[in-house]
Amino acid sequence: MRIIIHGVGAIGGVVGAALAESGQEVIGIARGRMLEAIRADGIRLVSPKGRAQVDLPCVAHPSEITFRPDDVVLLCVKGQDTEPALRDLRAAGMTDQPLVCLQNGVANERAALRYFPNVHGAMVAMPATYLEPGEVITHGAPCYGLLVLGRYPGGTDAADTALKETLDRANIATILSDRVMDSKYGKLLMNLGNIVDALLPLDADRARFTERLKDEARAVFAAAGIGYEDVGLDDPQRKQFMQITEIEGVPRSGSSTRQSIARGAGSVETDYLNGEIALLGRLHDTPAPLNARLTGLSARLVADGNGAGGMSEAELEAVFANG
Ligand SMILES: NC(=O)C1=CN([C@@H]2O[C@H](COP(=O)(O)OP(=O)(O)OC[C@H]3O[C@@H](n4cnc5c(N)ncnc54)[C@H](OP(=O)(O)O)[C@@H]3O)[C@@H](O)[C@H]2O)C=CC1
Ligand SMILES: CC(C)(CO)C(=O)C(=O)O
Repeated sequence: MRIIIHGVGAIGGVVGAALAESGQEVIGIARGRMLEAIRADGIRLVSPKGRAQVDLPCVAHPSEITFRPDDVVLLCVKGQDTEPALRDLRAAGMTDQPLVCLQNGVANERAALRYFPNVHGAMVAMPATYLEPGEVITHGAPCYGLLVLGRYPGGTDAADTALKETLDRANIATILSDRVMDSKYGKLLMNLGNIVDALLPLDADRARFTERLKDEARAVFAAAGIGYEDVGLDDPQRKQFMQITEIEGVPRSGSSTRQSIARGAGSVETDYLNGEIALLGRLHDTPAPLNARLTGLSARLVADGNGAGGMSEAELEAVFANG
């Protein structure tokens, strides 16, 4: 098996570095300053286990890869970058190799099925950070992260089993599930707080806002007949394999959405997180005004360019109250 990581950022970087460190053949598709840094010095993986400088072969575009039948592609870009990534992979010659969405949100797998027949999903529990080119951090221990993996829309197959063994060897605990999307809908509930985390100062009380977003989402899921599984911090499997663990001198940097703002990435994933709830609400006659409002707020946060954490709790409370 050869693993191709499309999108070497926080998740792709940790997974790619861990796989390469374990001796697995892996190629990253990276861009910008991350690509330059990795080509110059490799990628630095910082974790509760320590620091490792890892050689990670990378290309700038899928067209530089001659695809092989034994390739497995891990899609690790943000949801708003999925469609162009899929189109590039197909144009580069990828056909029926397994494509695994290591992404939050629930829209990527369906989008991928338009291009490829062999689509898999993964629920990703990995507290990963990418702020500096050439360095990725995971605060996960004893394993770097925990994945729940399965075929989309359901079931598991030999590719999942082989990938699980490969990831387990790389210290990324992997659980197979016939109903992987239940885990991903459960994770989506958690990610409704990503934009709250990006808007408020680091010491603000996020929970009271996030709970209201989740309440709306649960009502929407009920109306849509969508099942979901708790994948939160109290999940016993999660406790066993991966807990958020301090690294001396390396603070956690907030959600992946906050990191996008901090890096000036130019876009955020909110339309595929809170926006998914707004969309489902509209489809199933169960309005989700708070989640819908936050998609608009996230667009303004990116457009204003003022950085993360600039909104007070009172200001956000007013948005929740009045729109
Ligand atoms: N970070 C975390 O802790 C967690 C994240 N997730 C999910 O994992 C997924 C990935 O998130 P994360 O790793 O944080 O995101 P990042 O933004 O850190 O990484 C994505 C990387 O992909 C690059 N990229 C995007 N499009 C292309 C392209 N066409 N060609 C080459 N490179 C490309 C981006 O480049 P550029 O920077 O230039 O945009 C970026 O470096 C998301 O769905 C996220 O929600 C899930 C669990 C935890
Ligand atoms: C749950 C959380 C916030 C963990 O980092 C995450 O999935 C993300 O940052 O996108």
